[in-house]
Amino acid sequence: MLKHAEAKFFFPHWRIFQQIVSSNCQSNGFWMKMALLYSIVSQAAEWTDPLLFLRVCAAGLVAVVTVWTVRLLVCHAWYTHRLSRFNKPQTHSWLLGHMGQMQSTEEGLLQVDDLVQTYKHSCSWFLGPFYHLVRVFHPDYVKPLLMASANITVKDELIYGHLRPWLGQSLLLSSGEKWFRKRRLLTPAFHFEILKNYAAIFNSSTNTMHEKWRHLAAEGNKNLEMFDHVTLMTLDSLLKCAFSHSSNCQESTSDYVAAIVELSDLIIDRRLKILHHWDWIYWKTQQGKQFKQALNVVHRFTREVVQKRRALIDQQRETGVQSSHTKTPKRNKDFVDILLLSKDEDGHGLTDEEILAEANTFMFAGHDTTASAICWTLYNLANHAHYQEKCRQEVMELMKGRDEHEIEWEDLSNLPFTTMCIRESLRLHSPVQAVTRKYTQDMQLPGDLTVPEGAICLVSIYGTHHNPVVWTNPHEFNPLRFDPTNKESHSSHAFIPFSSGPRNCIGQKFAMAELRVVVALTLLRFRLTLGVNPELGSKSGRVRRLPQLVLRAEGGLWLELEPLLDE
Ligand code: HEM
Repeated sequence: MLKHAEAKFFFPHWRIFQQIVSSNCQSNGFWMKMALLYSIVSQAAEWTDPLLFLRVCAAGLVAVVTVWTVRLLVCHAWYTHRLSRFNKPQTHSWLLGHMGQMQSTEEGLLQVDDLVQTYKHSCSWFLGPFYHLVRVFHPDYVKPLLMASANITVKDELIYGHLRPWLGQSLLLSSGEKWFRKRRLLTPAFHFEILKNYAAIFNSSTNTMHEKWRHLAAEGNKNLEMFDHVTLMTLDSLLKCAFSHSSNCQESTSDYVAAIVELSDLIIDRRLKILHHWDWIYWKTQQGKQFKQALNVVHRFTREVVQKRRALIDQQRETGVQSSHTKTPKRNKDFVDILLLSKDEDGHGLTDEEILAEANTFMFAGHDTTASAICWTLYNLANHAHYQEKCRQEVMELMKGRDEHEIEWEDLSNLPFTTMCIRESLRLHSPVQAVTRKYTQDMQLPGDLTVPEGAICLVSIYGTHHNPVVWTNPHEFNPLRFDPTNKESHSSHAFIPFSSGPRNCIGQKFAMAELRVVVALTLLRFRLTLGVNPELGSKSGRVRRLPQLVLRAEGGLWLELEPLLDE
């Protein structure tokens, strides 16, 4: 029963609330809540009995927490029920589930191996009452999820949310109609007619890296950590392809490149600290402030490039002058040019903000992934000398009779064995370990299993690539699996380093071209053997893998490089 004073307090507000609800205005729920809150607070300010005020506040708080908790538990029970047909690995508690069991370490990957061994295709997980996951690691189960229409597919915020301040509403993070439009406008930027112009850039960035390696070797420094060198090289290439910008970042420090590397590190750090998941906490921390600073550097750089280029294109359009009349050498179209010129059927192009988001995504999605793929391919070839030699013979054969060692676009299809080794490396050491999705409707999987709407689907690329039901001896590096004459047939979704379906990697042809150029030139000029991690002090064939945003190696990936010829 409400006491008189409480009734006196609630009644007028209930009336105000009813008035708002019954009014004909188009006010939405948010404004109704605001109006109600305002009237309550203004009334409370006139309140004479502070004790009663506190009691009401406490009662309100308890009510909110109770409603929230009940909702959470009901939700938890609903998902637990809907997912009950999936196998569920042992949990520590009925409420916390598998919280704390996922690890971004070598042990975490071994744990996935165990799950795959035990459950063969899928299992369900939950992280407290908050997140319910279906983990999928068999091609037949992966296929319906990745091939689902983009209309019903959503990227979940748990995994992708932290990238939003950096990448905005870009192709990687958007959904529905917005995604369709962007994908349509961006696809021409990855057409082979555009990509083939980038082959010369891949060659020149690789040459710069090799020049550095030769100098280091001459100084007796042949044992090198690959990720440091290769990441700078992929960033160098991307800057030239995206913005026609020569940063010289391989030779001297570049603020922009340093900021990109810092942002990638800070995102990994944020993922690991649960309290940092809330924006309002994160932006107050030291790391949050560092993130904002690095973000300013990156956004300022991209914005300047986009604005200057738009001004140039507008000016050329007005005067009708193309480079034929000017003395400046003709420049190939880069990524920003193509985005600035792309138009919808109704003649609308992308705004500067949209181009900014896509250019940032191009840099983010293209540098770490490709660097990881290159490093692990070189590592696998260092670990398997006979395959390394076979690739080298193939490249030498291709270069026979040429004065210059340059891999041209047309050469890429003439490196079949090297390509097999790259593909096998992408299987064994896939740069991206998993992708996650949510669906706006229930999804049907084989075996009469249903993934309920809103559950997170974690499609394990690592698990699928290491599934013994799908691949014989999955942990062995065997490029012959990808020999076209190999009779062992695999499902279309057994090999998915670039994901698959409508939301697959738009940059995969770009990446495969760069990989072939870098690997071929490296084998032509250097003999690779396993290096020594100075912290561990001994050569070891087995490094500890480190699954972060992309697959890395704990303490780095060390190789010894013996220069082969003096050019
Ligand atoms: C070996 C190198 C690469 C690997 C392994 C790789 C892998 C992937 C994967 C697994 C996805 C799906 C992500 C998801 O669904 O959440 C993806 C998406 C994407 N990748 Fe790549 N990627 C590579 C290189 C590149 C490059 C070089 C670029 C651009 C220059 C690029 C741009 C993108 C973009 C824009 C998307 C989002 C596509 C969409 O949602 O429509 N990637 N990539």
